[in-house]
Amino acid sequence: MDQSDVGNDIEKILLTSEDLGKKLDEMAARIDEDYAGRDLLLVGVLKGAVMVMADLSRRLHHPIAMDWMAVSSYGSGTKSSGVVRILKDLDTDLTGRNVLIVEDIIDSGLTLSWLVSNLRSRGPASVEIASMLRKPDAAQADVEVKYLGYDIPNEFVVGFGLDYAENYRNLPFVATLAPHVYGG
Ligand SMILES: O=P(O)(O)OC[C@H]1O[C@H](OP(=O)(O)OP(=O)(O)O)[C@H](O)[C@@H]1O
Ligand SMILES: Nc1nc2[nH]cnc2c(=O)[nH]1
Repeated sequence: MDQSDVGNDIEKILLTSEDLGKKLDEMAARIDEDYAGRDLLLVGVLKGAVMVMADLSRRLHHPIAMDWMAVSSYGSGTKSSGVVRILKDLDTDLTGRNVLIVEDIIDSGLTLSWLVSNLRSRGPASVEIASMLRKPDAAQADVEVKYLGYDIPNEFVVGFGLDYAENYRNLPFVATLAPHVYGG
């Protein structure tokens, strides 16, 4: 893709880099406080959570371990298939660990509700969720998120790790795309 075209592809910026940074500061402060004196393993969900993981973990003063999983319920389009597949599993034994799942977005909630029960079955001391975004109007499964950035409208968004057909993940803000991107 020609990067000079990206500006034309953006319809509306929902959250600026400053908005995201402010929430990351708040989340990191709460996590530092809540996990004081306790072991903490951050589990990032590839690929979308890369930006949240990088920016959140660098704000933490708490010593952490980090691992990654790739699970997917999305193809190249914009709708959840509801079928979750493990594309890459953790390298870490979760027995007795305090796990904090780091995500970019909770949309239908199907991915995280599946992931939480999958990780809980591995004998951790605790499993909690930190997600930068959530779409309350899209919920199809109950997901208890302990650290949340922003609730957003039920629109497909890109940026800050979120892609459309693998593009736009590197945008430093969260935005909707112009209809022409989808061939509209
Ligand atoms: O709440 P849900 O409707 O299940 O949607 C949320 C999931 O969708 C996105 O991942 P995606 O499957 O697009 O993969 P990616 O992170 O590699 O882009 C996002 O990172 C979440 O994991
Ligand atoms: N890029 C992107 N991926 C998602 N996965 C679940 N919801 C979304 C969304 O709004 N945008």
